[in-house]
Amino acid sequence: KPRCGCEVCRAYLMLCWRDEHPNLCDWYVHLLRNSPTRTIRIHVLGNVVTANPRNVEYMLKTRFENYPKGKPFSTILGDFLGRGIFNVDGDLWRFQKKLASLELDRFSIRSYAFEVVRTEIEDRLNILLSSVAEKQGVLDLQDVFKRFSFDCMCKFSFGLDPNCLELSLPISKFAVSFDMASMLSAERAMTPSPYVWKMKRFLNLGSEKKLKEAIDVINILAMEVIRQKRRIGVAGQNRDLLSRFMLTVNEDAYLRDIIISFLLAGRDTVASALTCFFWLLAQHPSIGARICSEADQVIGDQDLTSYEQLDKLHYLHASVFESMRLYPPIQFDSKFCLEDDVLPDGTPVAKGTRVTYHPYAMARMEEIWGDDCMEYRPERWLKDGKFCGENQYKYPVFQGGTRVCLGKEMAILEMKSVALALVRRFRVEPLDPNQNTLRFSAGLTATVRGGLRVRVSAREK
Ligand code: HEM
Repeated sequence: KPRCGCEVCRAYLMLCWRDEHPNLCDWYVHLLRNSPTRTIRIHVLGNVVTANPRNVEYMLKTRFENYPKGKPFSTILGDFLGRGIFNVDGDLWRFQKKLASLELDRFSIRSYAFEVVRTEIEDRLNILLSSVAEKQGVLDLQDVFKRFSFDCMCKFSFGLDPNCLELSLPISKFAVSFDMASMLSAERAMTPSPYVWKMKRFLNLGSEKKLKEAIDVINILAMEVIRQKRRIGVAGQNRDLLSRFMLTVNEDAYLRDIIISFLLAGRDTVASALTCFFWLLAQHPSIGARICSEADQVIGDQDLTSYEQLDKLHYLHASVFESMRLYPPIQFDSKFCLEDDVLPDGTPVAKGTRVTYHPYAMARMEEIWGDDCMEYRPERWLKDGKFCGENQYKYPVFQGGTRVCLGKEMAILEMKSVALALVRRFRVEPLDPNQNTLRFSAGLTATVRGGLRVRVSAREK
């Protein structure tokens, strides 16, 4: 029973009861708006959820050491991610963070990432959509973006090309197993008690048996790639992340864990962000038109040739940031409190409590974004026509503070490149014009329930 027990809460409860899947995040928005501190305690579970930027800064920066990811999270993802950066705290995390930051900050990695993304768009995405557009055909845009971002992340991380966008090929075994492993690992978090999945794992039953099989396939393939790279030598020509990390890390199993974490971090997040972006553009055609006219002015009617050109497209940048404000790919994120504490808004937090910050709800708080917070309005990010960033604790879409997302630059580069290429060439219309809200499935990343079915046609010049 929700604490406030009002009509809205009753309605949400009724939908849950009837298995009609409301967006639980919208319910949190309602509960958080009704709390004067913008923090609530979920009484049954003892969890604390906050949409208060002061609390977010406190957890992610000021008292970072007191709010690690914690054991419950790392146990759930442990079999899949091992000791990869996404899944560890303390010294293991610090070591990988240092290594990854060094590599990702290099000038060469940005141009490599741009090349990977550009090739994937020109050689595959454009061709696929053009063939669909010729027949004014229909496809699931979310599925296409998942395939696209998996290809990009595999090339970027391993130098491997699974070619998932080639729809006539059976989708690679690696991609299928990866999908299966991330879905089944996320499902562990939804069992009533961890003992349930641990017992199933012990007995090798049902979903746990499938998870083990999927992880075995991933391991065989990842180890094969590592062995091949060792054989040919990694110095010089290889620019992917694995080759770079191999210059510092010797242990194969550890290398596998590091790279699998990157794949997970960078695949579904980008696909989710792009899906929501195109759904929003379909509701606001004038924004798509402005993106095109800015690009025409800045780069003419040519395709992008360097990532520096992207930096000049301020309106495009603002549109992408604004879409992730309303639909953050990671809608909420939890930490576990190590020692008893009090949050800046006065909420006491006992040792072991799960504390969740909620970017989805934060986007919907008037005191943070103004009374037009529910509107998709890229202009809020522009000052004199130039993009102007926001405080990261007000906009923790990429987390923030000490453990901020390491792939932020790559993600934005990927999103802007795809957005620009498709908006300039195609009209993308959702099949259901009355769908005035997006519904999401439960999971680690915001996946649109049932996908996003769209009709694609060529855009008139
Ligand atoms: C729109 C796309 C993306 C969004 C919204 C996003 C968001 C986030 C968030 C919220 C976290 C913190 C998760 C946590 O600690 O629980 C995170 C971590 C991370 N992200 Fe991203 N991410 C995106 C794309 C990427 C990409 C493309 C890569 C890889 C190139 C990447 C690499 C990472 C890594 C390695 C971490 C772990 C950082 C650490 O623990 O120190 N992300 N990301």
